Amino acid sequence: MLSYTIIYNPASGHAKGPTAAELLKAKLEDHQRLVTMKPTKNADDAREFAARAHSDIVVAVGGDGTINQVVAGLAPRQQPPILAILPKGTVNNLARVLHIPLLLPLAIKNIFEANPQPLDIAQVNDRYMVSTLTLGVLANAALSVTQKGKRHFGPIIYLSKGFKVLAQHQHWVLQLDSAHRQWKKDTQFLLVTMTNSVGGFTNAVPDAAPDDGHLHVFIAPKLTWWRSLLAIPYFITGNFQKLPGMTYFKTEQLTIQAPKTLQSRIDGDPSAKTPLKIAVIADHIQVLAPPIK
Ligand SMILES: Nc1ncnc2c1ncn2[C@@H]1O[C@H](COP(=O)(O)OP(=O)(O)OP(=O)(O)O)[C@@H](O)[C@H]1O
Repeated sequence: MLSYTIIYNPASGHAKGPTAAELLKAKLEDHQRLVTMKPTKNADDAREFAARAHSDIVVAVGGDGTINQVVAGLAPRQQPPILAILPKGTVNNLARVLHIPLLLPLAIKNIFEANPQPLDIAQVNDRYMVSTLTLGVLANAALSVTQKGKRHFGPIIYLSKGFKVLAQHQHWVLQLDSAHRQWKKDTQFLLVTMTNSVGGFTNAVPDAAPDDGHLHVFIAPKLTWWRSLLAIPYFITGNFQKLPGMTYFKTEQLTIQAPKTLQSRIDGDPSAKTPLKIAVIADHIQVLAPPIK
């Protein structure tokens, strides 16, 4: 009999996680599956629950922050249970990337019918990342986005906050080292993404796939207010790489040295201190999702 641990965050998105989790439980039990319910009470609970789950499948009910924590619990395990996602966050970046339906009945159907697909994750110092790491003004913008703001405006709030902080013209010298190259850049922001989507904009990196084994790294040029406005269409149409002055490369591992005062975020949460050592972990986590093309 297949067993499931349902980890749900009552604080995610529009607080619909508990209802969704109960509905999934009822459907699974109708089909004679064994279910354990694990509501989070504190910010770190999801990681602990995933680290100790004894089921075949661990379902993360929530948004990218909850998925990040569930993955952080699964990743250190030798043979982790399969990950499933019931998107109940605000932006649901990873669910969009994986074409997991956002509508509840279809998302539940996906959990019953989808086959496991490999999902790249990355280790960042002692943390894990499933979607995006930002450093510099993008991280500052993300830090200034409140849950309320995300709920009201959706992904567009990141653009609006982003342009506000770009206008402050803060910049930092970063040093990046991969296995083959070194970069030293004076930049306003750095973005590392595992997938083709950033903050819910799903065509931000057209040639990236969630199982391609790469980190996709963008080092932005210093942008004036006027040039940052010109950057909007590049970002929305998936031509971010072609923005004049943008450095883009793919790598499997990267070390970033940055000033200690610099803000960074991993999957939306305040992140580890620099230097950041990032390495892709491929073929370890499997997720129930439509086949990745
Ligand atoms: N019981 C809880 N009460 C308050 N906060 C919690 C609780 N459980 C988890 N959290 C915190 O809530 C944060 C936000 O959750 P999550 O990312 O799932 O939702 P979201 O921000 O609405 O969605 P998205 O990231 O997709 O926009 C998590 O990073 C986690 O630290």
